[in-house]
Amino acid sequence: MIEPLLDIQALQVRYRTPRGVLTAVDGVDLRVQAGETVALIGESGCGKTSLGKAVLRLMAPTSGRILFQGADLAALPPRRLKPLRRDLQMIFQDPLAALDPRHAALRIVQAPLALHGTPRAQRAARAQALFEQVGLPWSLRERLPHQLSGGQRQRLNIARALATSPRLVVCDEPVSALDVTLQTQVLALLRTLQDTLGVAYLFISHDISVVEALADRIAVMYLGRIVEVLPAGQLWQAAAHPYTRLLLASVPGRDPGARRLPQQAAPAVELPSLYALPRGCRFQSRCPQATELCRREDPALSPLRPGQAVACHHAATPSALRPLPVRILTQADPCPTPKLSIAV
Ligand SMILES: Nc1ncnc2c1ncn2[C@@H]1O[C@H](COP(=O)(O)OP(=O)(O)OP(=O)(O)O)[C@@H](O)[C@H]1O
Repeated sequence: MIEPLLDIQALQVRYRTPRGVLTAVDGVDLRVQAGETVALIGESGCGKTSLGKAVLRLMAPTSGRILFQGADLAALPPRRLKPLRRDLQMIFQDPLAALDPRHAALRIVQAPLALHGTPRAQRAARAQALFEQVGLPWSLRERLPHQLSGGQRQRLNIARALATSPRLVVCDEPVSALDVTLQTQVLALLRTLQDTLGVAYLFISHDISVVEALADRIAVMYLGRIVEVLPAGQLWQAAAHPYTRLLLASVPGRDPGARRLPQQAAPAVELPSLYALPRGCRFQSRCPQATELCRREDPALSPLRPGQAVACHHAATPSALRPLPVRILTQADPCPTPKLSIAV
């Protein structure tokens, strides 16, 4: 078996907040192969960004291992992380917030080159090549971020992320702040860059329709856990977890072939609190198939068929026999990010 580029094992991220300890990522196992795109999808607040930030060691995880090119990022001290950072980059959702407002586009792209030791004489040429690669006119090089359009800013963000020729880029909702036409352009750009550079993406999104064309595999996250992993090409035919099927049912204009619940028939459901996760399967409150077993035992992420793993006690039941889960109408505990908090 080919050694994965990234091998996340039993990763846990907890935050200590004034209200208590909140579990954002709870025992996640996930692998990304070189040159692959794994999309991490799930509703707002399920822990996607916390996972992405822990992988990049923008925060220290509470426990678990993050094996990247043979090193455990979770255990490395900051000085040993620095050389690995050239291979690990991130593209953020809000391009304006991610860019230093005082620096011109050229300086922004050159900054990671300077940090990782590219000689000054080579930086301008490298930056020019990057501008060209991401489709950003060289004539914009002296513009400040606020003087660029939203699409140009995201291209600048991508150029900066790719400056050090990373092997893995965590893309955190990189197109959700853009209009649909720009989304299509930026996704096409990311795909082209991947084909050319062989970079792997861990692509975080709450929107399946954004990622399904780009991803090789899809990992579905629910309340801190991965509940299903499957090849993107099999998403609509083979999705087995009731939560994945719920996400598919909510994609406008598409229907997974299963019955779709009319909006008015869907009862409101409260999400469990991340401060006190329930015993058993954490999807049980929204799942029409939930049984005593689901209330008692937390299902492990287990292989269902080649390339697919599901954390559901009833995953082997043919999906045609299973009703779709109810839509979520309320979030009783949105767990807003408290101001005073530390990762523990
Ligand atoms: N620094 C922090 N301190 C305390 N709680 C946090 C912190 N960052 C995130 N959280 C909480 O952890 C949970 C997971 O948040 P996270 O941002 O990882 O989810 P997400 O799936 O990326 O959501 P979104 O799509 O809205 O960005 C949320 O309840 C959030 O409020």
